[in-house]
Amino acid sequence: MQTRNRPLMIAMPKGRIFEEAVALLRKAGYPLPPEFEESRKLVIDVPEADMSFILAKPTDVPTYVEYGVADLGVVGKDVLLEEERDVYELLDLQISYCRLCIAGLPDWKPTRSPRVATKYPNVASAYFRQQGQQVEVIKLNGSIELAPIVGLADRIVDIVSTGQTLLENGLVELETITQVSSRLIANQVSYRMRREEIQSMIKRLKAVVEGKHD
Ligand SMILES: Nc1ncnc2c1ncn2[C@@H]1O[C@H](COP(=O)(O)OP(=O)(O)OP(=O)(O)O)[C@@H](O)[C@H]1O
Ligand SMILES: O=P(O)(O)OC[C@H]1O[C@H](OP(=O)(O)OP(=O)(O)O)[C@H](O)[C@@H]1O
Repeated sequence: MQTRNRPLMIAMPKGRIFEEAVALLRKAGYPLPPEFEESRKLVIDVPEADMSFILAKPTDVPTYVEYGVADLGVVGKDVLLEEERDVYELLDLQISYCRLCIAGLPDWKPTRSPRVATKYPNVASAYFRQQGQQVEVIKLNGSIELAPIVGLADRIVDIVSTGQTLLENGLVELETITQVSSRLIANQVSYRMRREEIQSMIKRLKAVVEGKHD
């Protein structure tokens, strides 16, 4: 069958997850060449590993996987929750740890329908709905911490890792919505058609992930 002859295609997120994910794959025994990190190419074939990689914007990884352009992908749990794509989540890779939080100015007084700025409008809306709180969600694309400082929003829903960005901008963490780490995901058809190859990859990655935390 044709699909079995082509290399496994893996969607990797450009940006901060990339280096950790590449290191993990190398530890699992996949011979990714050193040029991998240095190149500006967006499609990289690694015939020695019988794999090809596409380098996508992190939020787009589940889209490439859902549509079957990529068989597998590496993506933050935050993006999976926000995008709600039809993909299988196979393994917690235990890299790029952070958390999705609600934060704001320490002296803010509650209003009837607070404005919440975020890159995660679906997660934020679902969370506040579940809490029975009516909010107005404002979608931003970055520098979310700016919104409460300049009066665009009362609260933010954003990633916190070290807490440095909140601290430097005079904001405080109020609630954790969920812990976040990066996950291995699969296209649903690929998972059935290429089960053996994918299972072997999960096994190799799992050995590294579990070994790391023993
Ligand atoms: N400060 C952080 N520390 C650790 N992990 C983080 C942090 N910020 C984000 N992450 C994780 O890394 C993933 C990718 O973040 P990254 O900043 O590389 O991309 P992005 O948020 O889409 O940025 P951009 O829009 O600039 O491309 C996020 O989805 C999240 O899982
Ligand atoms: O708790 P910290 O360690 O300070 O990390 C948290 C910051 O990291 C991310 O921003 P990023 O650098 O991706 O920039 P962005 O504002 O463009 O999203 C996140 O959105 C926070 O702003």
